[in-house]
Amino acid sequence: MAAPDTPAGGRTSPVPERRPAAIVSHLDIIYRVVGGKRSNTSAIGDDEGESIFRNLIGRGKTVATVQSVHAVKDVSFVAYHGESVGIIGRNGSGKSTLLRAVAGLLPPTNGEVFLAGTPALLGVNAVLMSALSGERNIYIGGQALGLTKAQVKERFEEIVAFSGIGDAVYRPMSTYSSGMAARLRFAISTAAVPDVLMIDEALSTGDAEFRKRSGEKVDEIREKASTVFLVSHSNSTVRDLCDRVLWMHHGRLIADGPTEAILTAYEGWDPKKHPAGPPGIG
Ligand SMILES: Nc1ncnc2c1ncn2[C@@H]1O[C@H](COP(=O)(O)OP(=O)(O)OP(=O)(O)O)[C@@H](O)[C@H]1O
Repeated sequence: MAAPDTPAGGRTSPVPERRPAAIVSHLDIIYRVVGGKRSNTSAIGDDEGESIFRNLIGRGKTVATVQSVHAVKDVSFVAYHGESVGIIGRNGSGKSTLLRAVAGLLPPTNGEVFLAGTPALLGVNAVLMSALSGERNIYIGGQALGLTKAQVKERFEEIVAFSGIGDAVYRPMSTYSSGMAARLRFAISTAAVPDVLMIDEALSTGDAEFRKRSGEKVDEIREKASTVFLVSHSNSTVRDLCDRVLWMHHGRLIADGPTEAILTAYEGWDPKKHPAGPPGIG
């Protein structure tokens, strides 16, 4: 699916270079979860699951099953250098799964993902260690993004200043509020300019001042011809930061276009009246 030629979102943005940064082609992600136990005589015939211990079936014993969750269904799109792409949709619609797959953290069950360059995934679950201080996490996170120790040292003050957490940087992250932790994650993830920055909800906990600074940072990253993906339930954050939006519904990409057009349709949709999806879209 092609990106819009002229961004018409809630913000002005640099004209994107038309070089693909991410190509997603007929992507399916199916999670297989081992565990759901059932003291049934048969798990065969269950659409969602299949028994892995079929030999036990029929003995009236509890059996382990593999549940399948088809989280992303036949999703295709191309994102370009310099674009900032929001991913919206209701809970469980597949946004985070799509983001993680594009970041290369989840192997496609079917289809393909091509990414030009190195991704940095910044999410609420970013791997920072809560028992360690913010300082230690800056070093670990910075090096995980490809910076040398000396480069992290050089940028340390800037990262702390950007996060706004002050001296708390020397305290264990377990003592941080969720907003402080999110701000530090964002500051670490943007310390090196990644080719593709992926943000999963992390900005929603920031205050207005931090959102302004993070918006400027996102612009800076995009101007360096990187691509930003943002998963968010906050339509205002998406309006502020994105010029294009992908709308996920039940694992499918049902709309892809300029921010304002897609968000207006999303906000006007009544899921109680149209639970299968908005009429006329998809
Ligand atoms: N690790 C996992 N194992 C099994 N199923 C999963 C896993 N992660 C997500 N799912 C399932 O995949 C589907 C899509 O989840 P996903 O987290 O991608 O949705 P989302 O749109 O990001 O949701 P939310 O807005 O609530 O964060 C859901 O049905 C969810 O239960």
